[in-house]
Amino acid sequence: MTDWSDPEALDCSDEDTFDALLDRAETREKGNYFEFFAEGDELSHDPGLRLSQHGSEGWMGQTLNHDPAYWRSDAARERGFDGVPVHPDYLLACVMGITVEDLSEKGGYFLGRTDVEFHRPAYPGTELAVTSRVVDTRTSSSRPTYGIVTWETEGRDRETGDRLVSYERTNMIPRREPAATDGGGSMADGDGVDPETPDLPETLLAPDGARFEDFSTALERAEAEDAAVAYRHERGRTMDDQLVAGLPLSTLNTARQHHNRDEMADSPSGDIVAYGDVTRSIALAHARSDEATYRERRFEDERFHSFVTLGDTIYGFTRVLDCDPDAGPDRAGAVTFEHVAFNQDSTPVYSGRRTALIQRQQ
Ligand SMILES: CC(C)(COP(=O)(O)OP(=O)(O)OC[C@H]1O[C@@H](n2cnc3c(N)ncnc32)[C@H](O)[C@@H]1OP(=O)(O)O)[C@@H](O)C(=O)NCCC(=O)NCCSC(=O)C[C@](C)(O)C(=O)O
Repeated sequence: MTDWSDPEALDCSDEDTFDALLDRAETREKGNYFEFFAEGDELSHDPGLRLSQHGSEGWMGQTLNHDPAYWRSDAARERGFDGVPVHPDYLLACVMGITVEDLSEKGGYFLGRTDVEFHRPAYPGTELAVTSRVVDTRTSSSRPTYGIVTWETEGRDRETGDRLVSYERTNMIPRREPAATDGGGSMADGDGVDPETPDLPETLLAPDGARFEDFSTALERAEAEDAAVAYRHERGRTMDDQLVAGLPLSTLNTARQHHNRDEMADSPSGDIVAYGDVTRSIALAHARSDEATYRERRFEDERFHSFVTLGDTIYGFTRVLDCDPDAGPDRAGAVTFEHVAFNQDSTPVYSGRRTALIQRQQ
């Protein structure tokens, strides 16, 4: 009788024999299909991650986030932090990265996120505890092989229990069994989906500077002239391997979309795509390079309109929606922006509403 535990029993010398062997072997699956999720379910995510200065600097350097308060202790102290905090984009991406194995590793695309709130700054060395609750599941009416799931997620400091960031996100999630729908429509092939076109006036103004007063003066001017405050940012960043695969992996994001070209070849995008948080962080970095940010506060209605693949270049466009002089400390006022990330073909790939505290003139 053949001894199947004998290491020699596995013949790797013949490709066809090995291929036939693979066909017979069961695949130990990772991640969860749509059917796994039920409204009200709570999940505590096991992967652990300690926020690090190295990770934060790696994220910021690659995405062009150069705000000195996240790099230098004198600038951090001057801005009222207890030390050099990790960057909020890195914090958010890490909290979401940890959830991927349980929530979205099966391969559905990240469609949008809202109610993103930063509750307190996070510092290197913080170990994260991340939990999620299923708030909604529904069948996709246009795509029978997918469902749409929304979760509420909270990232806390594992030691103190302090809430650091919370948000609600929505993904397409593959179904184990296709639903009986009309099956109409096909997934976008990367040509892009037009987001709602903002009804903007003919004249677009840019603020004269980077301070709160520059934004509020520009808004007042725009109102008087029937114009809008909306402008482009000059920098662009081309998506390379480090951005598309390296950064999500550094946040423990196991979504195949970002690092498995073999699997993604047959997917709607046809290739690996950038982690939504990387795309967004680049566009926000472009915007922040034209403003004197004091603190990030919250994001609403974030949407990912179209795929970003290797070689695409991400640019930024910003519209100023509101200025509130009373919403911050003496030295800053709150500005609400709408940011759009777009690619080299001017196709919008991300949009989101952001409220940040912007420093006043000194
Ligand atoms: C996915 C694509 C192909 C669908 O393109 P489409 O033309 O099929 O789009 P659609 O028809 O507008 O939307 C499909 C369905 O989604 C719904 N929907 C749409 N948006 C929302 C939203 N915000 N909230 C709630 N529902 C939404 C929408 O209502 C519709 O429902 P229906 O099938 O019943 O008619 C297209 O939208 C696209 O290319 N988007 C970009 C996706 C992307 O690249 N995301 C970031 C990268 S993936 C990622 O980061 C992964 C991550 C973070 O690691 C990880 O989750 O694990």
